[in-house]
Amino acid sequence: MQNLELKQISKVFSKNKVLDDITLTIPPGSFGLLGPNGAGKTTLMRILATLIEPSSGKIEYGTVDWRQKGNARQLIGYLPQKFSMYKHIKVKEALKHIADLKNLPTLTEQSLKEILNKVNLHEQADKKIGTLSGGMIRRFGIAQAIIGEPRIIIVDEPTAGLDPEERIRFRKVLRNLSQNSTVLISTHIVEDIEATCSAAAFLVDGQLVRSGSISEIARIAEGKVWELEVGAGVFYEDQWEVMSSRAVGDKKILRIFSETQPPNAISVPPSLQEGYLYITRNNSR
Ligand SMILES: Nc1ncnc2c1ncn2[C@@H]1O[C@H](COP(=O)(O)OP(=O)(O)OP(=O)(O)O)[C@@H](O)[C@H]1O
Repeated sequence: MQNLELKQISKVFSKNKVLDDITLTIPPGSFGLLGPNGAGKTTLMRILATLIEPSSGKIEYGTVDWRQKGNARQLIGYLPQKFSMYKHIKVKEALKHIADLKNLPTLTEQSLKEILNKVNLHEQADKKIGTLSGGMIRRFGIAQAIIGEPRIIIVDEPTAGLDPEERIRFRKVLRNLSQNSTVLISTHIVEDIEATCSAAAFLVDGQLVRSGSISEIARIAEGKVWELEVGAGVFYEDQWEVMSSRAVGDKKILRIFSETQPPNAISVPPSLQEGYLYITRNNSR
């Protein structure tokens, strides 16, 4: 498997630069694109899915250049943020229809079975799309994206609106798929990235702030996160920026953001959530 290479990608919408010179190597496996609303994640996903073109820059996967859209499309499966399907046809029929639309060979019963097993929808094969739950529809969305065994699977905001149980099931599907392909997941939900991805990139206001392993990204807040043990009834919120608090016996341990060491506090490694908050907080000021 190859790396997906993004070289100096910019996108301008009527003078508004929404992606600014993004250079990024996306290795095989699951890769997260993290950023607050409006960061440019969906725009980048749509460029990668060949739905829109960058204003400048290049995308390559081995010898395939994204300017040859037809070749790139053979590599890609895409689940857009707002996915909808005809309600009156059955799951199996819908997948066969989508394979036809994609000009792929007609799906055999065997390949249908394999796809539905991968997304844990085998029991719904003969159900009408309109009868599926929200979580099942999202998994159907993955099923349609993986027809033809694409090497790159692009999933925009995969778990938005899902209940916790379905979210866990969905993450598992994505993790399994990432064993044999590149799975690119965009989200502003940090837990999705922590639970699913081995590496990620962090976008803010169209700029790449950091990329690397999950712990490398979390380290963006290194030296700024502190733990302080205080009495259970003591509140420090007025004095310090308290990110979280956990009870330990009759005490509690606060996690605090601070550029300097609060008295008696010890420096601790930041979590991905704290790295994320640190960056988004600094950018919104
Ligand atoms: N077709 C378009 N025309 C003009 N501006 C656009 C277009 N698509 C996106 N934008 C702008 O680009 C910026 C980035 O939007 P984008 O949807 O890519 O961000 P995002 O990180 O996916 O955010 P969200 O999580 O809210 O979807 C926003 O300011 C948006 O208004």
